[in-house]
Amino acid sequence: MTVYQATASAPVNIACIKYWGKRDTKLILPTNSSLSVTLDQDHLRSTTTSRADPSFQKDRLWLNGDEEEIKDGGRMATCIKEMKALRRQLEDKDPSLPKISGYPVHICSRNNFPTAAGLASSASGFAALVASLAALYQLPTDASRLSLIARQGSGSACRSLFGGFVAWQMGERPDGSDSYAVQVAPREHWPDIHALICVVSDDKKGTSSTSGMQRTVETSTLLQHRIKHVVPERMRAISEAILARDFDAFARITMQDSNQFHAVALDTDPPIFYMNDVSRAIIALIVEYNRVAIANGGKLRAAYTYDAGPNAVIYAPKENIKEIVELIVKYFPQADAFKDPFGVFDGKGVTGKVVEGFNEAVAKPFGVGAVKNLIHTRVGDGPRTLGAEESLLGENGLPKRI
Ligand SMILES: Nc1ncnc2c1ncn2[C@@H]1O[C@H](COP(=O)(O)OP(=O)(O)OP(=O)(O)O)[C@@H](O)[C@H]1O
Ligand SMILES: C[C@@](O)(CCOP(=O)(O)OP(=O)(O)O)CC(=O)O
Repeated sequence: MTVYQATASAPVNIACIKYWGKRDTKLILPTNSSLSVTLDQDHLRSTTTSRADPSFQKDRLWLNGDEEEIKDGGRMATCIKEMKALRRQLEDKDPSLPKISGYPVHICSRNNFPTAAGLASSASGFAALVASLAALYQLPTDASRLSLIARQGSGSACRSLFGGFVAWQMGERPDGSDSYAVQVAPREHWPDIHALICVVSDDKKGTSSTSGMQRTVETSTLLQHRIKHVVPERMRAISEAILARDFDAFARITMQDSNQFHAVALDTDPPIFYMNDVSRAIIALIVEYNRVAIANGGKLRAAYTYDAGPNAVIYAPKENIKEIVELIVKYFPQADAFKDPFGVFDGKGVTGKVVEGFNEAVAKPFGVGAVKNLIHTRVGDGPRTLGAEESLLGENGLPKRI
């Protein structure tokens, strides 16, 4: 008997121009456009297997080994329903196709990094879900079309359907049909963009993005200024910077937009604080690192950005990552040795030395564990369809024991 099954993996993305606010909470339509860098799946990814089978009783989902309820009318149910509808359209057009759109599905997914800890697991998770169902249903792979569906799982997920540098165009239509992701440039255009993730906390966070951003929409006057007068120009300018591989402009806009996102969070009633003392100390280090470069006649060498949590993501050209790791480790000693996937330390250990002229008084050193982990990664590709040997479901259609 034919087994209808497919496995796909999808990347995390971290925004440089932040999505924060919905004009339609059911369809997940944003109040502003946003833009992100897709990170390399070789390091951070969600992997999802989907199987359709007439013997299954109902749609079921397992996340990191535990079954999760698929709530009627919820985000997961909506994505599955929309993907089945796309398959049904194909079957209606071509009667020779097997009618699998009516079969219940079993979906099994794993993240190779902490879930719901501000590392954008919902983005890679819903992108992997949509990518695996698209492979199962053999849908034509128009990533923008699929991004319309991933968007309804989690807004930021629509950007994980592409690799490289990705814009989510907010659109205007009430039905959301023009609110989708497009690729600004593939990773090959600017492969030198690397990212250092400073994991400040991998606990579940206090105020979720979903509830936090709605409170901002309801109460912040600053948000109105941001969406009308700031974001449109920044979207244009950062796209131009990416196309010109202008790191100085890219870094300046990225840091400004992170700052403004956290300002609108603070302008919310009651106020929302996502950054903590560790986050602020990392900002001080990057600001000083850039100041020294500029004082020596250079340009910006690194950009920090923070999502709805205290973890820092530092974007920089690859050649600067070694100096940045040295700096972070000096102020935030690590329990474990730095994993050096790109060999920037050439087998030698991290010494924790700072660049000449650096004012060490800009931050105080923290104890071991304040930054729990450092992940060095880079701009990456879009979702990948994987072979049957990567399946997370066993022959019986239940999760394999791992
Ligand atoms: N692999 C996955 N497959 C399906 N859904 C997932 C997957 N990973 C995460 N999710 C969904 O995303 C939720 C976590 O999203 P949440 O926004 O709370 O955290 P986050 O994405 O890690 O942080 P943030 O979006 O603020 O960076 C999970 O509870 C689950 O519903
Ligand atoms: C700060 C952000 O990371 C917010 C992400 O919000 P989500 O996409 O997690 O929110 P929902 O659409 O409600 O699921 C900024 C960004 O990724 O653009």
